[in-house]
Amino acid sequence: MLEHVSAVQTADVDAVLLLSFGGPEAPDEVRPFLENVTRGRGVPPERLDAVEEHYQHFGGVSPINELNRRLVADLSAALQRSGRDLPVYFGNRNWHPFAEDTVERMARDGVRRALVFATSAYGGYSACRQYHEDIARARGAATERTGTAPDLVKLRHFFDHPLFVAAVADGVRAARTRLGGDPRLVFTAHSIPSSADRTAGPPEEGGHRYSRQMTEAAALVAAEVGAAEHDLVWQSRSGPPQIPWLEPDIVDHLDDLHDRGVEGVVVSPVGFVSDHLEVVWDLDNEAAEHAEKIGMGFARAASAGSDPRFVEMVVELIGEQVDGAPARGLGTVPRAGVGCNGELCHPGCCEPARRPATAPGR
Ligand SMILES: CC1=C(CCC(=O)O)c2cc3nc(cc4[nH]c(cc5[nH]c(cc1n2)c(C)c5CCC(=O)O)c(CCC(=O)O)c4C)C(CCC(=O)O)=C3C
Ligand SMILES: [Fe+2]
Repeated sequence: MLEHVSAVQTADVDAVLLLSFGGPEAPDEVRPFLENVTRGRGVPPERLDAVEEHYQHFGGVSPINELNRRLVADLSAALQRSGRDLPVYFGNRNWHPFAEDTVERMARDGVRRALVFATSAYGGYSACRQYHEDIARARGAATERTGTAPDLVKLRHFFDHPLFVAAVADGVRAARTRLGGDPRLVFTAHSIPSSADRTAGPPEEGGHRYSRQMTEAAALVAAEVGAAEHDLVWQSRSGPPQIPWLEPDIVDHLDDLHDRGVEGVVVSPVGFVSDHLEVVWDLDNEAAEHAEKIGMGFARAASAGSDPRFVEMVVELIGEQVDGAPARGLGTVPRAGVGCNGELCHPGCCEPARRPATAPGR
């Protein structure tokens, strides 16, 4: 499925916005950051306490902002090399620099129309629709403060882009070499509520676009590295235990593989674009520790963002909108995600999970 807002509309793009999740960069920023992430989402306080500890383990500093600042620098340089001298701005959903402040600055700098690269390869509420909501909210804030806001066109999903697949595959190959032997290949992605997966994608498509895109990305990478078998499992589940989320969890899956006689695993976080906290804690710490406990070899593959082809891919996605260059993709599950000023790709797509009712007495 090719998606262009319209080459005419986007030919006069004058900036790029890197839009991401955000993360704390000091111990006293962790709690307010977590409160921003989970506001109104029914995440139990015990879960927040546990996650706060994961962040404090790293001195309260998530790697995500630094990784994104590097991406901004690399993308600026790559755009310049490709003959498109566009300024690259950086804004987040949950922490400084907030998208609201960045879009205000873009408005004051005279930016009229920008392309938005959101740091998720997939569809679904958290991975796509919520970034459209961020765009709408940030434009609203900028308009309130300056009287104007740039048009913001979100770029598409890229889970099956050949450069994304190649970058993830190289991470897998390197991890296999480090570990040696014949490890089993296991892919992970952020778990989401099962109800959110059911509503992912346009309603008439039957839902599950998040897990279907993920399944396809994992299969494409496995084929690229010549793995005969692989698994896709989930990590970092949140939310109260009585609400079903995508399963199995990576740690339970390691036990299962152990019972089946598997002696070593390479774990590739194909659901994420960079080695941020959920990767360096939930995989490098929790899952790796569990593997050690059960005597299983473990190597974590680098995510796509650490490969130079990732930046080249972003340059290509920009070219699709500016020049109408063809959209490259290896898969068959629809890739969507394009929208202007927060407008959804498709009416009614990726409805958020229903939030648990507010506790009595509040
Ligand atoms: C699909 C998906 C992605 C991938 C797409 C994308 O990248 O956008 C993603 C990325 C990330 N998630 C992140 C962090 C967190 N996610 C949380 C909570 C949640 N994530 C969810 C989903 C996703 N999350 C959901 C359904 C919740 C429950 C609350 C809700 O319904 O919204 C919580 C709350 C505490 C907890 O873990 O329970 C935290 C701290 C970080 C930053 C890491 C860093 O700081 O380096 C990143 C990149
Ligand atoms: Fe998350």
